[in-house]
Amino acid sequence: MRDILIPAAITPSSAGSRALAAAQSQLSEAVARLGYDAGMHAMLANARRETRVSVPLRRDSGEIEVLIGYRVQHNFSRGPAMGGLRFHPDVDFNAARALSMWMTWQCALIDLPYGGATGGVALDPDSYSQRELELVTRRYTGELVPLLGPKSDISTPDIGTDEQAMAWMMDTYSAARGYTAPGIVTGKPLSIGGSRGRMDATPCGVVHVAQAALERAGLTLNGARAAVQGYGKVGRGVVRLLHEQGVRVVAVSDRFGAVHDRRGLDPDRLDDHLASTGSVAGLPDTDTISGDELLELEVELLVPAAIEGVLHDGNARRVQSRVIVEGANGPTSTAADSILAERGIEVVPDILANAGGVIASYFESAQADQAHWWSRDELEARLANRILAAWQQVADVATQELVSLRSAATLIAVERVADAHRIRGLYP
Ligand SMILES: NC(=O)c1ccc[n+]([C@@H]2O[C@H](COP(=O)([O-])OP(=O)(O)OC[C@H]3O[C@@H](n4cnc5c(N)ncnc54)[C@H](O)[C@@H]3O)[C@@H](O)[C@H]2O)c1
Repeated sequence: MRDILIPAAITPSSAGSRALAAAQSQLSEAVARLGYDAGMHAMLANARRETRVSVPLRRDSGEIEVLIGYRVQHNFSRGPAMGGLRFHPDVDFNAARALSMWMTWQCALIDLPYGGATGGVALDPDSYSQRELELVTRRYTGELVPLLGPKSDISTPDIGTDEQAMAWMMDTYSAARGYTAPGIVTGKPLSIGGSRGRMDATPCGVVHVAQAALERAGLTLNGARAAVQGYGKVGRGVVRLLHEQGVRVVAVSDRFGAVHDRRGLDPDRLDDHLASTGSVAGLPDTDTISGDELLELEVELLVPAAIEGVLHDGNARRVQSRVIVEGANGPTSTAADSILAERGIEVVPDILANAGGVIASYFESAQADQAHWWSRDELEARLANRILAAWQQVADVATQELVSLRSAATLIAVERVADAHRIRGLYP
């Protein structure tokens, strides 16, 4: 019999391969529970398309540097692929494979008419000027034009990219096609068809599910203590919203360091310090702690909102938070997941917890199609309905099947994607 393409166990040697190992293991568990055969497993485990491009850049110094870009389109069964554009030194095929698979599950879990994709360029954006980042974004987009499109693959902001990068992508794609194609990206500026509230959508969703998860654990948001790892587009919004909800955010970190104050940190002071120094580290009148210590503080709520693999078998036994809500994608390794479950610590999985962004991306496309723009309040109310409906489904399945929230979420999502595969059949 010919080999069926189920990727062999991955030897994790990089952040990307560790993320892919976690994603594949979550899929394998869902496939086993759902009783699918090896053929269906292979369909779900393998990306539909994987592309690597060279991105030559003339640097401000005049030298030429060739960067490497990726776009992995994991699945189109339920609609066009959608997913982030990441600029980070750890971007590689395995990272994009893992993230694109999680995007497929996330869109299916929220019941959005999309598949999953993820792309990026391996670089540290802090080491490049704005002009250089514009050239990188445009050349990367230019290389991929034939594969992208509002009906095939839509990009969203992720680590190291923002609404400006989305605007450059949209402009480059539009120039190549000869017409303006706003639907090629979401999370773009309001002036070119962005949606109100898109930038706050991911943090908003994180806080809604954090509230629901704390209540499930017999706690409340108001009065809880929280630690937030990462102070970018997700973490920063989470800190502010939690503070507004009466949570004492006692620690915050970014890649330069962490700060702690048991009385609670003030988001305005954090933002001012970030604006003047480029980091939250060293905020006056706070204690300096390490990023690792932040993950092990005695709090009710821990929100990892930075990068993959930060909770692992080396630290999961020391985590003291009652509830973990994954603002980031893939922050918990498979081994850490088991340890945390044994210890009764509830983990709200990424594909549910950080779905606010993709929900708002869907709303952005829906508003553009109708040429009718909702108010911020309307968007926030619809977002809350959508993410809390998914939360309830996941919590119900977890209770019925006696599984973790992650297993429940993955089961629901994988079943929806597999159903789409089955009903569409195989071509030819
Ligand atoms: N932006 C979105 O709408 C969105 C949506 C869904 C999921 N996510 C996920 O959320 C995570 C963060 O994305 P973002 O858009 O906020 O990125 P960002 O680039 O805006 O911010 C990342 C933050 O993490 C910090 N960081 C990096 N390494 C760190 C480390 N080792 N320890 C502590 N902090 C560290 C950075 O300094 C920065 O503050 C990613 O996993 C991303 O895939 C983002």
